[in-house]
Amino acid sequence: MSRLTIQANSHSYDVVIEAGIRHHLNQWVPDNYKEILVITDQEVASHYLDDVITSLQGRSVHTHVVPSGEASKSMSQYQVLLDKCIEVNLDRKSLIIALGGGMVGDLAGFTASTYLRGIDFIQMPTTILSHDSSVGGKVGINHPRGKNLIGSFFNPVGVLYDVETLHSLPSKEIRSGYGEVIKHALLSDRSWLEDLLETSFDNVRNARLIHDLEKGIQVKAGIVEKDEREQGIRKFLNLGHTLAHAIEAELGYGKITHGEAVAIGILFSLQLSERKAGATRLPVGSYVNWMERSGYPIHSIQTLQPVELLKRMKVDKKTVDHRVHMVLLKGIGEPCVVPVGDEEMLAELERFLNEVIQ
Ligand SMILES: NC(=O)c1ccc[n+]([C@@H]2O[C@H](COP(=O)([O-])OP(=O)(O)OC[C@H]3O[C@@H](n4cnc5c(N)ncnc54)[C@H](O)[C@@H]3O)[C@@H](O)[C@H]2O)c1
Ligand SMILES: O=C(O)C(=O)C[C@@H](O)[C@H](O)[C@H](O)COP(=O)(O)O
Ligand SMILES: [Zn+2]
Repeated sequence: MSRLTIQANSHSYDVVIEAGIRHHLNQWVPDNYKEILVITDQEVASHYLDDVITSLQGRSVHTHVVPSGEASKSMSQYQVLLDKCIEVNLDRKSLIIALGGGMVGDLAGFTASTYLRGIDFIQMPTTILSHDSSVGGKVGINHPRGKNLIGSFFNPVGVLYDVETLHSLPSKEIRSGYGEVIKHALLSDRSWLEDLLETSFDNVRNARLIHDLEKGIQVKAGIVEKDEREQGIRKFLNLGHTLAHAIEAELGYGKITHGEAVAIGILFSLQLSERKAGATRLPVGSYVNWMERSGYPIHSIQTLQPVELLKRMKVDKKTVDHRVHMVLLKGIGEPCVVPVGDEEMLAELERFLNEVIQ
C-alpha cells in the first residue's frame, strides 16, 4: 500500500494505492455518511460494482450506471445523475463514489460539485489514465463545441486506487493511460522518460506500472498543490492537450481515446517546441518510435482540416484575447507557455498533417 496526502485549498485528502482495496471499503469510507451513491459505467460495473456494494455492507448504498465511453460526459447524463441524486434523497451528509476511469470521475465529480452546491465525493479510479484525472479536483463535462467546457474545481475527500482493477484493462486503455504517464515524465524527469520510451506495454509488469502511477501522481500533486486554480504552472499539465482536445471534439467524442489524442498532441508540441521554445535536446525521434511501436492511432487524424482544428483550439481554456496559448518544452522538465498566432498555427497544423502524419 502507498499513501500520499494532497493539500488542496479547501482540505487535504489522501490518495491510497492498494491492490484489492475495493474489498475493504468500510475501512476507508467514514461511517458518518448516511447515504452513498456509487456512480459507475456499464463496463466497470460488470467487473467491480458487486465487490464495491458487498464491501459497503450495512450502509445505505444506491447505484447508478451510465453507458461506457466519452459520450456520457455530457449535459444529458449530468441531468440524469442530478435526477438520481434527488430521487434517492441525497443530502449534505451523503457521499458520491465515482467508480471508474476519468469519464466517470469527471462526470460524477461534477455532479457532486453542483448538487446542493456541493456534497462530498470519493474517487475510485479504475484506469491507468485516471491516476491523472482522480487527483487535482478538475471535474466537468464536455460541450459539443469543446472538451470540458463546463466544470469546476472540486476536490474529492479521498482517492482509493485499487490497482488490481487495472488487470482487466484492454490494451487500448493501457496505451491511453500511458499518454498521460509520458506527459508527466516529459514535465519532470529525463531518466524516467528514457525508461518509458524503451518500454513496450506488453512488458509492463505490475511493479513497474505502480511505480509509474506513483511518480505520475507525485508530479501532478506537486503542481496542483501550488496552483490549484490554474493561474500559472498548472497550465503545464495541459501539455499536448490544446491539439488533443480539438482532435477529440472534431472526430466526435470517443472516436479516439483521450490519452491517445494527448500522445498525438504531445508530438505536435515537441516539434513546435524546437521552433518556438528553442528546444534542442528533445527526444522527438525516440518519441515517434515509441508511439509507432505502441500502436497510437496517429493516422486517424489524417482527414482532419487545419482550419477546423484551429477553430476548436481557440475555445481552449488557455486562450487569451483570441490567441491560442501552447504548452511547450524548452527541455525535459522545463515547460513554458507560448502564444501562437492564427497564421502561424495554421501553417504548423498543415505541416503536421501533411508531412508528419501521412
Ligand atoms: N479531471 C482531470 O484532471 C482529468 C485528467 C485527465 C483526463 N481527464 C478525463 O478523463 C477521461 C478519460 O479517462 P479514461 O481514459 O479513464 O476513460 P474512461 O473512463 O472512458 O475509461 C475508458 C474505458 O475503459 C473502461 N474501463 C474503465 N476501467 C476499466 C477496468 N478496470 N477494466 C476494464 N475496462 C475498464 C471504461 O468502461 C471505458 O470504456 C476524459 O474525459 C478526460 O478528459 C480528466
Ligand atoms: O489537471 C490538469 O490541470 C490537467 O490539465 C490534466 C489533463 O490531463 C486533463 O485532461 C484535464 O482535464 C484538462 O483540463 P482542461 O482544463 O484543459 O479541460
Ligand atoms: Zn488529460
